[in-house]
Amino acid sequence: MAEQIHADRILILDFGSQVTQLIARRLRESGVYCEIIPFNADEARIRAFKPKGVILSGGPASVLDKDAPLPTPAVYELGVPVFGICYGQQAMCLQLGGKVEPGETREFGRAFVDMREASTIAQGDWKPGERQQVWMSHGDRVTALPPGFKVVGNSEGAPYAFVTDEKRKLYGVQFHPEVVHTPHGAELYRAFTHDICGCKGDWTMAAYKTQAIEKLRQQIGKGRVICGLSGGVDSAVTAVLLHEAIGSQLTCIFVDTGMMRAGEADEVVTLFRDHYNIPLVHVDAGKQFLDKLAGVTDPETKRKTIGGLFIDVFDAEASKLGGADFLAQGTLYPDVIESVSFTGGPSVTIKSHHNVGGLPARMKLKLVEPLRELFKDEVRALGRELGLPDVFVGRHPFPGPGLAIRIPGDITFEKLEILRKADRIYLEEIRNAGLYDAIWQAFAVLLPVKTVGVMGDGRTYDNVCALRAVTSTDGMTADYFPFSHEFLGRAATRIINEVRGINRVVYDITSKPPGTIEWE
Ligand SMILES: Nc1ncnc2c1ncn2[C@@H]1O[C@H](COP(=O)(O)OP(=O)(O)OP(=O)(O)O)[C@@H](O)[C@H]1O
Ligand SMILES: O=c1[nH]c(=O)c2[nH+]cn([C@@H]3O[C@H](COP(=O)(O)O)[C@@H](O)[C@H]3O)c2[nH]1
Ligand SMILES: NC(=O)CC[C@H](N)C(=O)O
Ligand SMILES: [Mg+2]
Repeated sequence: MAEQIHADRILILDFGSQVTQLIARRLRESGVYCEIIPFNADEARIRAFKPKGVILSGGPASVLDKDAPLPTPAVYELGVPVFGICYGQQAMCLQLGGKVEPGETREFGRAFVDMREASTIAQGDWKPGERQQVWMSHGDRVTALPPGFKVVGNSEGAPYAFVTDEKRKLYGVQFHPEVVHTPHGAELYRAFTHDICGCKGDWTMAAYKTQAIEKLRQQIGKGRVICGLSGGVDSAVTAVLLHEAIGSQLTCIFVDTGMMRAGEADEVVTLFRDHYNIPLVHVDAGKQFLDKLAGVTDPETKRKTIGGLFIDVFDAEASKLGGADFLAQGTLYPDVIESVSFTGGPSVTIKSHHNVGGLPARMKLKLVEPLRELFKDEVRALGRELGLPDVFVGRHPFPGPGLAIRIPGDITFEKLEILRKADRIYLEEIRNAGLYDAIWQAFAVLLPVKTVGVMGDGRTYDNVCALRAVTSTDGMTADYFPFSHEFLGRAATRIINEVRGINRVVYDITSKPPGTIEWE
């Protein structure tokens, strides 16, 4: 557990909700330090953390299941306030003597809570008489309250949508105040942490930086570290943070996987060498990656194969350098939550990010991942704190598996070349239109679908190219970018005219969820 640099600490027990980390974000945005640990942490671990308050997250399980995940009942006896969210509320009510039953109708998405009674946690927009939009995602619901509790608000599907025990400082909501679709949800967390738990709200990115550097020094000691540097903002911030922490014990390694975008390898290496005096090894592993991926079509197999290849390359480079003890990666929280549950709790796998679920068990190097609990926008703020130039901080994300997950089906050099050309034109058009910074991420996808066209009076039978561009703040949710028709027409025409092998272009207007940003 982290050195206790900061006194005002809130503990979040994770029951595996896809949005648990958003609770942490809402807290951090209001200047409160917090950590997320698995729901089954024992009393000693919870006490050692010295929390000023505990939050129980939502989760996919049902408290009615045999073996349902439940926190140690000691959390209600610590003498600090507890706030249960959705599953957390159900668990709290059940453990303290209330009742939970499957609802007749499940509530997903937008709902409205009518506030009925006053509570210290429900101020401002949550005062009695207010009607608040909230976001629900539950099947079960509380049907009888534990002794000492009262209802302060209800919705159509949840008569106990908002309950409190003012005396014991226990609070529970059936909805999710941490998501943006509960527009005034953050106020509830703020009231909980600041007014009820007494946090001052003085935790900042500058504080995080100091703490992260200190933690890195403790973890690494005199060890040697290699850092996978991709040119993306995460690994650039990781490298610079490490350099501040351990100086010359660090070497960076850029792996050209052969699945990079046009011109990318040179650009990254030049950019980094121009700005930093940190040793950087450039490995050309294109052939190794392509050979191993030949014939691989399943997205998860692709990801795991690539994860394994990265480690092979890192291991080989480490030996060339005379050995290394640690591998540093710019792994972020969104990379983690969709691969395995954060800190080992019970959530489901969506895709194995190459640097997390894709890592092979045989790894020799120990991992150093200082950004593992941060979201992208927080990493960008940390980058600015570290003085990174805008060319790094503002770069669109590019996934480690690269173009491999933008070519559904098997990958060949020819397909990669076609995609590189299309992608370059698309991004060029985006830059020319002055839209690069307004978009979170944009790329082209080469579809394994052939369609008939007519060009120069001749018949063509070529592939379809899909264009994707999204807005987002953290990659967890995203919406498609509303390009003008004129822009889309121009980009499509250029791609079809200039790239042999593509005769049709489509624009992807799927949001996340239900889609993901990448196609595989
Ligand atoms: N080509 C590469 N060479 C070396 N390491 C890589 C490469 N691609 C990815 N990695 C490692 O995997 C980590 C995760 O990749 P990811 O794409 O999520 O982050 P990033 O590239 O640093 O930032 P961004 O998300 O902005 O692209 C990187 O931080 C880096 O450590
Ligand atoms: O380094 C990475 N390794 C991966 O395996 C990987 N998969 C997706 N991504 C990036 O993560 C963000 C969310 O992507 P998805 O909506 O497709 O899950 C988007 O920014 C994706 O580009 C990856 N990054
Ligand atoms: N989002 C949640 O926490 C859901 C809790 C529980 N799985 C239910 O369906 O009621
Ligand atoms: Mg990247």
